Amino acid sequence: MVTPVTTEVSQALKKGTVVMGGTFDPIHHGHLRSAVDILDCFQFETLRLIPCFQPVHKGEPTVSAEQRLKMVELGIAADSRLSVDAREILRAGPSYTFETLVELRAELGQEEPLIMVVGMDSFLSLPTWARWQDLLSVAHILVISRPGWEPDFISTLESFYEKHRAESATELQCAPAGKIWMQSFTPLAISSSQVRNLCREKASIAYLVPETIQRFIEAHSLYK
Ligand SMILES: Nc1ncnc2c1ncn2[C@@H]1O[C@H](COP(=O)(O)OP(=O)(O)OP(=O)(O)O)[C@@H](O)[C@H]1O
Ligand SMILES: O=C(O)c1ccc[n+]([C@@H]2O[C@H](COP(=O)([O-])O)[C@@H](O)[C@H]2O)c1
Repeated sequence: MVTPVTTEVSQALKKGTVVMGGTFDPIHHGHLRSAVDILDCFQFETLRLIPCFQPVHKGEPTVSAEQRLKMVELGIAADSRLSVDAREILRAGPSYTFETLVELRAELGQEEPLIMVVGMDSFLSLPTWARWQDLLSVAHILVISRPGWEPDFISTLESFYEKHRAESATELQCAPAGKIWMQSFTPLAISSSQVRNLCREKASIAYLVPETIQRFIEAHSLYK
């Protein structure tokens, strides 16, 4: 079944810690615009990007964790509401999201809403994640639209979604964890693999990533 994704501007949520994990190999305007859309739409004060060290579901990243972290730092510099949380890189080993959320929950206490942002493609793969059914015991899940990915769920995910979906985005503010909300934002069909492929083909990556990142990639001869 294809589930509708909300497009209208939701009520301000303000309260809560919002995190967005990714390989960020490299970070691009699809990630950054989504983060800004989330902040503007729900009026959260901050959003933390969490670059993973070792993705558990795909091959090794093309460049080092330090280089990916540096590019995230460069990417967020233009908006003081964005921050980077390097805990998965410092922890090293496979970057299990459940472990990260449990750590965050311990730091935030039991009351603070914790909201994990994932793109639609990541959400569709949720049943392959470690402890996926337990993620909602520590956080809410905010699913954001991504061009090319429809909310067309396999039955396990559909029943999980139906059981936990919020009736309105404001429910994410009323409890520390446990709800799923889907929201549609500026559709930008940009991916890190597209950026890497363009670099390999010696084609321009202008306007897909911030200029600072384009310069960093060129200066360090990345993605050749
Ligand atoms: N253009 C985009 N629009 C919305 N969400 C996105 C977009 N690109 C990435 N995301 C989301 O950001 C998170 C981190 O993505 P990731 O760092 O793997 O980038 P990617 O572009 O998907 O990389 P790759 O092409 O290497 O698979 C994921 O939850 C993903 O769904
Ligand atoms: O914990 C897991 O089993 C797991 C499996 C797949 C993806 N994730 C996380 O999902 C986020 C997006 O993944 P990716 O591959 O799109 O960068 C990133 O933070 C990953 O660590 C986590």
